[in-house]
Amino acid sequence: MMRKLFFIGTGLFWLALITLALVAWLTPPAPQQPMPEKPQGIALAEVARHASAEDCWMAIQGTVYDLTAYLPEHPTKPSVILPWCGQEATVAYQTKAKGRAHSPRADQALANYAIGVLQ
Ligand code: HEM
Repeated sequence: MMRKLFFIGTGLFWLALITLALVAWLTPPAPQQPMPEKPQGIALAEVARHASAEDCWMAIQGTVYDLTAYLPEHPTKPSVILPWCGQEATVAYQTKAKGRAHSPRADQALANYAIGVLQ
């Protein structure tokens, strides 16, 4: 009697194990999560949408800056810097539009306003 029970128990155990293995094998794999979008940077067209004194972005040397808060600090009349809002302004920044580079102090100030890389 005990022997019979032992064989039935063992049989049931293996049956359960094989059923589990079959279910695992037959279950379709979970659908792949779509790859997260690679950060693409900010397009120049997006920069161009921020072209006013109230909302001023510039692209300088491959980085995009939101300079809105800085504009009142710039030590010239606004008409010198404002036309560059919404623009690729690398050369303007490097030359102050008249052939002279900004100082390291200006470079430091600029770094505070970076918001992303240019696409
Ligand atoms: C992209 C267009 C820009 C133009 C055309 C421009 C032009 C000028 C001009 C004409 C001067 C005064 C004259 C001189 O010092 O030689 C000046 C000074 C200055 N600008 Fe700009 N600027 C621009 C953007 C910026 C930005 C984005 C910053 C910093 C966030 C900045 C920071 C300064 C500082 C700190 C000075 C004082 C002098 C110096 O440290 O070089 N400028 N800029």
